[in-house]
Amino acid sequence: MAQHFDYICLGAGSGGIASANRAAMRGAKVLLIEAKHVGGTCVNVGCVPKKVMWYGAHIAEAMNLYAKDYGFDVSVNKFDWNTLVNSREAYIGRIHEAYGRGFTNNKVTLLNGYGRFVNGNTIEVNGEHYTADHILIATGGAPTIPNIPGAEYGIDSDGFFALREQPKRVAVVGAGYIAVEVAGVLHALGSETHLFVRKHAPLRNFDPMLIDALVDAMKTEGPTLHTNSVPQSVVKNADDSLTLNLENGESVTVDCLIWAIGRSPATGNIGLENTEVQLDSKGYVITDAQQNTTHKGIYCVGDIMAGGVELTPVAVKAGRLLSERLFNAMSDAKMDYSQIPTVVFSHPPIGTMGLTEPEARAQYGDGNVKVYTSSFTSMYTAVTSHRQACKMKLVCAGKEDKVVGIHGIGFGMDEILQGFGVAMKMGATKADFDAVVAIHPTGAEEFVTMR
Ligand SMILES: Cc1cc2nc3c(=O)[nH]c(=O)nc-3n(C[C@H](O)[C@H](O)[C@H](O)COP(=O)(O)OP(=O)(O)OC[C@H]3O[C@@H](n4cnc5c(N)ncnc54)[C@H](O)[C@@H]3O)c2cc1C
Ligand SMILES: NC(=O)c1ccc[n+]([C@@H]2O[C@H](COP(=O)([O-])OP(=O)(O)OC[C@H]3O[C@@H](n4cnc5c(N)ncnc54)[C@H](O)[C@@H]3O)[C@@H](O)[C@H]2O)c1
Repeated sequence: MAQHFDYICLGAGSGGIASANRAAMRGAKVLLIEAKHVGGTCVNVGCVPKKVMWYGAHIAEAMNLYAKDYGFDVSVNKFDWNTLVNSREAYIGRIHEAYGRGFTNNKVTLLNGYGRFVNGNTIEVNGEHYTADHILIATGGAPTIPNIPGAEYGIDSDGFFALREQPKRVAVVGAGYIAVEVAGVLHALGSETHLFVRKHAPLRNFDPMLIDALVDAMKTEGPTLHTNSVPQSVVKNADDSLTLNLENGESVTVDCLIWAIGRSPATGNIGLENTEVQLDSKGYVITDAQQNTTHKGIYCVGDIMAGGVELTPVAVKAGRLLSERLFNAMSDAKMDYSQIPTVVFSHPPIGTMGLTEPEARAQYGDGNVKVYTSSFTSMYTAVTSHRQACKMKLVCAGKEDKVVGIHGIGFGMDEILQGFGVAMKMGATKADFDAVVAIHPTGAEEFVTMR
């Protein structure tokens, strides 16, 4: 006999947990199925361990670049990678425990095992069948490895978090969030780090001001950026080092190679052929604006959703709104995928939301776009011999000068953006920004004093 539930969430990552808890809070009988670790990518091999490593890097930078001019005579005897990793993993352990308490309080049933659809309302786990009126697919994705000779000698972002020894020489391949963040952390912590991008710069879809400033920062602070570098093959040498050969004839020998070239959806092996759920050409689940798949009663949120945005708060919000719709009579509830603020934990950090300047010009026409910028030295580094730049930009459109894009790179930008995101989401104009009294002395005040 199959056990019956109101709602099954397949995958206990950001989207699945959020949706399961919210549904249970609304009175639904919920089963949450997880094949590996509760918390999914974000908690175990994503946002959380990444941010801990970034903070570690931050401390290293403070000591190496800035402490001396603030009067500290710092001599670091050693950096112990394993201590940082152990602290990080202990923190993740505490997050797991907190999730467990939440499931108990909300009466969510957690089941460990790999789930597969047997039909549109039945999931099989470890040979047992579980049925539900509503089923959520929230199985996320996994890192992609390129199809070139020797690619298997490299590791991916999961492998990066599994490292128990700091690599001396590292090559990171990729131009997206993960490549930039991982390369920045390794460099700051003292590894000789090379970042390989296929075109002229990393983060090519970001506003050009951000890209230029990040490339400038890499030139003065590192890691070593290799542009126009397409990987061709990887060779494992007798001493276990790896040589990465590029199509442009160059090569580099390192101790560790990290692929950060994007992620693929985890839809291949979950029995979707036994349902009417349709996938796009890349294997992502097609949904409508309310997270319904093409099979009635099956829904999808998070990284595996076609046309989605691969960020934890997006999966969380979409999952919660879906549960409000299904179990709290909020029939119109739906996720708004526009104007999502995001931060890249680079060195210095980047915050961005809305249209880039080229996007705004293409959408509104040159004559209808006004751009305000500010470029200054972060005050944190104003008294030190090593200076770090801060650059900010507001992209405004139309007669009313509505703020349609906000972009910044510099000290504190990771924390600055959220509040401005509220203003932008409310439709703030440049005049609204200017109407706010600045907070001095901060970097954030530049956004309300631009001329
Ligand atoms: C290195 C890295 C850093 C990141 N940093 C950030 C960041 O700073 N900020 C941010 O917002 N986002 C960040 N992200 C993205 C963020 O982690 C994802 O957008 C988010 O985790 C997506 O949530 P999800 O619920 O869709 O999937 P996931 O969190 O991937 O969860 C899916 C879960 O489903 C499980 N699963 C899969 N198949 C099955 C099955 N058949 N049966 C049972 N369980 C199954 C998996 O084991 C997994 O636990 C980062 C990602 C990476 C890789
Ligand atoms: N701070 C954050 O919020 C954060 C951090 C990490 C990840 N994420 C999320 O996770 C997603 C995945 O991150 P990602 O960095 O893996 O993917 P991505 O899609 O952002 O970047 C992948 C990059 O790899 C490059 N690439 C693709 N194939 C390649 C190849 N064969 N050789 C060399 N380069 C190649 C692409 O040009 C692209 O720049 C992101 O889009 C983001 O939404 C968010």
